[in-house]
This record gives sequence, C-alpha cells and structure tokens, in this order.
Amino acid sequence: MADTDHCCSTQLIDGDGEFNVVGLDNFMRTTKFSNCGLSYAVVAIMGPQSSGKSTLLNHLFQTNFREMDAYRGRSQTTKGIWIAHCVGIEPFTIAMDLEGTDGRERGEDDTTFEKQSALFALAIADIVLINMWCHDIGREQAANKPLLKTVFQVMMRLFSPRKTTLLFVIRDKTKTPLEYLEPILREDIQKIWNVVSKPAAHKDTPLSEFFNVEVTALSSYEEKEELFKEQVAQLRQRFFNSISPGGLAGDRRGVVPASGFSFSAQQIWRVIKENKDLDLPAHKVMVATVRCEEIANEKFCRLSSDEDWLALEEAVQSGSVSGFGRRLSSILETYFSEYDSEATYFDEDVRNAKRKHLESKALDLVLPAYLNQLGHLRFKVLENFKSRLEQMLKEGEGFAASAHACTESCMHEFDLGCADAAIKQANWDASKVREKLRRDIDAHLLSVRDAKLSELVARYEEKLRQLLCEPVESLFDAAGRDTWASIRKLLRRETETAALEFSTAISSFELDQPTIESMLQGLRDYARNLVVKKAREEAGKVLILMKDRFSTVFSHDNELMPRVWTGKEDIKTITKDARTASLRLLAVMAAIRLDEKPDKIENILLSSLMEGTVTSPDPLASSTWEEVPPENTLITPVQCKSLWRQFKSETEYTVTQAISAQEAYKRSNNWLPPPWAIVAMVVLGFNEFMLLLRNPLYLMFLFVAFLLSKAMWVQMDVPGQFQHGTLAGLISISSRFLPTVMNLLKRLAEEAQGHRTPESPRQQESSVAFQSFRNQSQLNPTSSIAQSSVSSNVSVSDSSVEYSSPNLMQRRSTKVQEAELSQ
Ligand SMILES: Nc1nc2c(ncn2[C@@H]2O[C@H](COP(=O)(O)OP(=O)(O)OP(=O)(O)O)[C@@H](O)[C@H]2O)c(=O)[nH]1
Repeated sequence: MADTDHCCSTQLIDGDGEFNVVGLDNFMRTTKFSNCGLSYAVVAIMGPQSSGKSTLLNHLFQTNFREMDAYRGRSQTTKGIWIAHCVGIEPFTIAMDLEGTDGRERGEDDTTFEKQSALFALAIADIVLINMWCHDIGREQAANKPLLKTVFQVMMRLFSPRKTTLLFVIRDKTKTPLEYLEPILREDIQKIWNVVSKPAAHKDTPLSEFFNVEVTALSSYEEKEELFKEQVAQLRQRFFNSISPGGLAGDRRGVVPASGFSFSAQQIWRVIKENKDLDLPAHKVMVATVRCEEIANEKFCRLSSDEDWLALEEAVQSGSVSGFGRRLSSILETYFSEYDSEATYFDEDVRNAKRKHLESKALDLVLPAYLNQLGHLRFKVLENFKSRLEQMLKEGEGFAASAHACTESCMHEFDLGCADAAIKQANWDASKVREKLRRDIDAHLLSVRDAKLSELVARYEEKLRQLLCEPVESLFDAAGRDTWASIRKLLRRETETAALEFSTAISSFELDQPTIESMLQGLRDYARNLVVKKAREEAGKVLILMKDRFSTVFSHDNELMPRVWTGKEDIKTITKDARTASLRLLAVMAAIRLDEKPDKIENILLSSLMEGTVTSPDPLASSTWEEVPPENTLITPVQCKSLWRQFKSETEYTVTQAISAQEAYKRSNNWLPPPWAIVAMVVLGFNEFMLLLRNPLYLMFLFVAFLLSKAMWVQMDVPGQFQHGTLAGLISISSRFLPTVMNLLKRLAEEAQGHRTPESPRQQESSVAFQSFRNQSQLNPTSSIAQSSVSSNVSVSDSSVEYSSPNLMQRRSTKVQEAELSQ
C-alpha cells in the first residue's frame, strides 16, 4: 500500500479496502489539520472512470492526484480513495478523490467497493462533486445513472440526512447553454430519486431534505484547455468560505471536530465494511466519547507528571505550604483549560461528562495533598493555641477569658489557612477538619482547666489541712466538755472562709453553678474528712491520752503545781478525780460529733465505770452507741470497757507510788522518840541537862554542833533526797557521806601506822580528774547513784580524795614540811 504517491496526496483507503491509519495521522500532523476544530470542509468527487476527476481536482485545488496519461488510453488510474490538502483555500479544505465507478477493472457486477466508497464519501464529505459527461444528460443509458442510484440508495443507510451538497459538474460542455441543460439534469435526478426504493420513514421525503443540488458545467479540458482553466478558476472561488452561511456547504450537519477526524473516518469505514447502517448521531457521540476520553486521559497523565505539581506534593509532605490553593489551582487550570480547548467541538454532553470525569480524577489525585495541608494547618494552629493560652494564663488572665480569646483567634487563623489552601476547581469541605481542631482545642482546654482546678483544689485543701490539723489535734489533747463544739466551730469557720476564697478563685473559670456547688461541697467534705481522720488518729492513741490526763490531774494540784506527797493529800479523791478526767476524755474520743446531736456516752461511761452502777443489760456490752451512727463511732462501748481495764491497771502503779511516797514522808518527818521516852529522858537526864546549862563550854559545844548539823541538813537537801522514797534518800545521802567517812578512817589508820607515802604525779592527775568529775556530778544530780559508786571506788583507792577537805589539805602540807625539815 502506497502512503503518498505524490506530494500532498495521501491514499486513505487502498484498492482492497484497507484504511491507511498511519498515512492519515501523518497527513493530519503535517497539515496541522487537528487544530482546525470544526473549521474545515471535505470535498469528494465521484464519477465514471477516466472522466477527468483527478484532472479537475488538481486544477481546482492545486493538488497532485494522479491523472491518466491521455496518450496511453483510458484506464483506471485512481485506486481506492485519496485525499489531499487544498492549499490556499480557507477554511482548511480536504479534497477526496474516489476510484471511478463502472470501472472495467472490477467488472460489471463488482459494485461493492463503489457503494462502500460512495457511502463513505456521503458520510464524510460536505460537498460531493458528481462528474458527468455533458452528452449523458437526458440519456436513458447515461453512465451517471447507476452512480446516482447508488448514491441515493446508500444515502438511505445514513440514519439522518447531512444536507450534503451534490455539485453536478457537467464536463465537455457543448454550445447548449447551462440554463437548458440544468432543468433536464434536475429532471433526470428527480426521476432517479423517485424510483429509488426508500425505507418507510423516508417514503415521502423530498430529495432536497437530503441534498443541496447544484449544477455547473465546464468546457473540455482537452479541447478548450484555456477556457476550462478559466471556468475552473471561477468554480474555485465557490470553495472559499464554503462552510459559512450561504456557502456551498453552509447547511451541512453533524460535523466531527478535526481532532476526531481520523478516528471518525476509521470507524465509519469499519462500519461500512461490516455492511452496517450508519447511525451518524450515535457515531458522533461515540467519536466524542472516545476523543474526549483520550484528551482527558492525556491531560490527566500530564498532570500526574507535572513538575510543579510533583514539587508541591513533595513540599506539602513535610509541612504547610504558603499559597497552596493558588499554586494548585493554577496547575489544575492549565490542564482543564487545555481539555476545554481541545474538546470544545465535540458533543457538548459528552464533552461535559468527560470533563467532569477528568476533574474528578484530577481532584482525587490532589486531594491527599490538600488534606495534608489541612493536617499541617490544624497541627500548627493547635500548637499556637496551646502556647498562646499558656502565655495568657502566665500573664494572669482569667481562664475563661483566655480560652475564649485564644479559641477565637486560632479558629480565625485556621479559617484563613483553609481559604489559602482552597482551590477554585473544587468546593472541598474543611468543616470536618475544623470540627476536629475544635474538638482538640476543647479537649486541651478541658485538660488545662482540670489541671488548674485540681491545682487550686489541692492548694485550698493544703490550706485547710494546715488550718485544721494542728488546732484539732490540740483540741483533742485538751479534750473536755467543749471539745466537739470548738471543733465544729473551727471547722465551720475555716471551711466557710476557704469556700469563699475558693469561689472567688474559680470565678474566672466561668463554671456552671452545679459544678461550682459540687466543688465547694468537695472542699467541705475534705475539711470534714480531715477532722474525722484526725479524730480517728487521736482515738487510736486514746490510752496514752488518758494516762497523760490521769498523770496531769494526779500529779498536779489545783494550781497546776507538781504535787508533793506530804501525807495531807487525799489520794483516794485525787485518784477518783484523775480517773474521772480520763474517763471524760475517753467519752470525748468515743464518737465523732460534727453534727451537734447530743448523746449519753459520758453519762454511760461515768455511771458504768466510775460509779459502778450495774444496769441490765450492760450498756457497755455492745459494739454501738445509742444515738450514734456506726460511721461516727470511734471507740465502741466494748472497746471502752477494755480500754478502761487496761488504763486502770497501768495507772495503778502511780497511785501505789504516791501512797508509798506519802508514808515515807510521814516516817521521815516523825523523828522524835515516843512521848514516854521523852518523859524518861527528861526525868533521867535532868541532872546532865542542868550540867550542860550551867557549863558555858558545853553549851557552846552544843551550839556549834547544832549549827554544823543544820548546815549539813540544808546543804545536802535531806528532805528533797527523801522525797523519792526512804531507800533512795538513804542511798543518796550515804553516797555523799560514805566516801568522806571511809577516807577519814583510812587516813587515821595510815597515820596511826606511820605508813604514809608521798604522792606520785599520777596520783596528782587522778586527783584533778576526780575533782572535775565531782564538779560535773554536782551539775547532774540525776546520775547521783552511778556517781556515788564511781566516787566511792576512787576515794577508797586514792588518797587524793582528802584534798577535797581544806583541813586535810592543810594537815598534809604540814606533814610534808615536817618531812622536808627532818631530811
Ligand atoms: N474529453 C475530455 N477529456 C479530459 C478532460 N479532462 C481530462 N481529460 C482526459 O481524461 C483522461 C483521464 O483523466 P483523469 O483525470 O485521469 O480521469 P479520472 O476520472 O481521474 O480517471 P480515473 O481516476 O482512472 O477514474 C486524461 O487523459 C485526461 O487528459 C475533459 O475535460 N474532457
């Protein structure tokens, strides 16, 4: 198959009916036919073989269709269908040269290709030139009759008429004027039209409905070439602006856009070859569908690999891109407008449907990037919100006011960001992302608010703890009749003060009333629980408190001075008072009385445990107090009973000690002999007494002895030493006395034996150390027993003890002087 036999003409369909796709595409590319849209015309020529068709086209359109060499005889030169660009004619015009009809080469009966090519020309061309010999007009056996029959018959196979212009070109015009020839020709045409069998739908359809019939005549090319050329030149003028209204093809219908010409021609030829009827409207839609889809796909492919788009997509992966919407809109707009311009001449419905499809695919492609952009925006705005809120709170702004201001500004920031990210081509809904941001902001606000409130609550709880714990503990330590009243008062006062301050502090949070009430109640409950907890703690050590209370009352007089057991005290009454005080303390600690409800716990305890009143049943043989709910019970009646037993046994010793101390005191103060002994002494010692009185020396001796005794009595604090018992007094006194006496005795013995040895330096050191120890021991009388044993040991073995007596020291120095003199 020859693609191009000569310059500018292309074989579209070869003699065997093969469509030259490559050749047509090449023709379209080289002539830039695709860009013509609907602004083009196709002119085909039909006629008997060797009737000068190619010659006419070549002269008319300056084409180069192959012509027969006149000197070699008439034979078929054009095989199949050829096309060529009619240079110089506007709009873009394609000349189509068809294989001649009634050709001897195919035989008389082989009209298949003739019919197929005729139908093809009628489906494609806007103007069909019917080439005919002048002498055939009005002839019964004219060569053009079968041709016209064919044209009319195949035309019926088109579903809708295209208003093709049939231009009859009468060749080798005679002298007969055209005015005479044309009516005869039209009559011939009409006759043929009338006899052609038509489908029922077109039975009465006039010829003019299907065709515009035009007639022209040309002189013989061979005989009157110049005239021929002149007439052809005039005819050429009719092809300028042929598609404009009033032009040769001004009424044409169903034009396929130039960019779909190749596909359309192929499809039409395929349908014709399959011997099917041609539904041109459906064909037009089909061509539009295929072509628009091709255009849309091509645009989408180019968009997918567009450098600007890829750069934008990559940039948005890692962060928010400024001017995202503007950039993306511009990229999309490029491809959508290209589609529009290329698909503009195709069927509108198809074109719009395919555009929507292209938009949808393109938007699907770019949507993730948009969502990424929104995601970055949402994250950025949320972070800004957090830092702004923190800053405002740091600056001391109220929580609700800060939250409101930050939320407003951040949502506005998000809206601006959304507007920046939005594209013209889609009305993407950012409301879900906005809602998510709002939810995140609300959640953050809630968590910050809860944290701040918790902090505030903790601060006030700590304050309450400081204000309540120690005072309550102190009140329990001094438990008495008014303890619970004082605790209630303290609790009420501190709680209400704290609640008032707390209310003011949380006012900036703009909480609803129930929440505020609930928080205040929480604070009150906390304070109450603090007191309850403290009460339970104190109740846990009630025995110690009772013993302290007992000891305080028992060991101190009414003026809170330590009691000295002189024998005049009524230990029984004091014990009873002390126990009663302890029992009252137990009664105070037995139950929580924060609700000001009276109870009989103290009465029950006093009557059952102190007064020993026996009632049946025993009110203390129970684990609950009457009128006191279990949750307010700190010490049950039965526990009270057991505690009382333990308390009594543990305080017994103190009482016994007091009694012993009292007896010892009595004994120590009762040093006079019995009266009968005094009388006997007076009677029997009267003479000696008088002697003493009469002798001033004796009297003076007695007086000195008295003074010495008194001095020792005071110095050694004899009554004080005996205050802790007789034994302790004796030990203490003897510890002071005994070493001196022992030393004295030893020294006397040594002197008597004359074995006195000089003092060594070591002994002198010991003497100094001992003196220091004595001084310390005098400062610390509590360790007197231990000191006494130590000092006695030292005194016995060490002669330096005697230096503690000035007399002995003096005596020693005399002795040393005597020894030195004798040496
Ligand atoms: N008598 C006469 N002969 C002509 C005219 N124009 C061309 N011819 C001659 O007719 C012969 C055939 O010319 P073509 O132009 O090849 O005819 P055709 O119809 O294209 O032939 P096919 O393509 O084979 O059907 C040539 O020898 C031409 O010189 C004309 O106007 N009158």
